[in-house]
Amino acid sequence: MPRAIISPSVLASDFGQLTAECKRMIKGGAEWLHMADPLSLIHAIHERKMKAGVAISPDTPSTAITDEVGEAADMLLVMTVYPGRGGQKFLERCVPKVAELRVRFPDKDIEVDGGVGPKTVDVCAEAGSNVIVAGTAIFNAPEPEQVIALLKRTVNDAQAKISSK
Ligand SMILES: O=C(CO)[C@H](O)[C@H](O)COP(=O)(O)O
Repeated sequence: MPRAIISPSVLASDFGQLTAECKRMIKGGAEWLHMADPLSLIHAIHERKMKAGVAISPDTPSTAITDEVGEAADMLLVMTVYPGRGGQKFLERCVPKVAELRVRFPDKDIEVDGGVGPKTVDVCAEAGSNVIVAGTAIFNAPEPEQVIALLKRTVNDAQAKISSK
């Protein structure tokens, strides 16, 4: 006999406390959580006067972000490591996805996250990423401001080159 499964829809949750809200539901007996389709979720987030980003994991193709979803989102994130912890090795094979998204969304904030620092930022910036998440490279640097300045300069130089084409 099929058993009862209750799946609270996160569309009705407090998006500012999403992790806590999910934990609350699991503690309350929910086994599944219902995630709305990305477009509905983005609209619901915007209705609550917040910005919405869409992230793709290393094994997800850029085409998973449809034109409609990409246009609606405020930011697109290409993960360059598997999400979960800092200090992982940068996965260069993810970089072409940045370039593909930059072609489709010329004015969107496109972020990279994972293993990004002075040695790996160039390829990300050249591909069109303008938002850089860097944990280890910044926090473990003796002079974080120098790393931040370098990352910023690399992105700005690459953007200037891209827009002059
Ligand atoms: O979200 C993350 C992993 O899920 C981290 O922010 C990301 O990996 C950045 O850390 P690092 O720059 O040390 O790789």
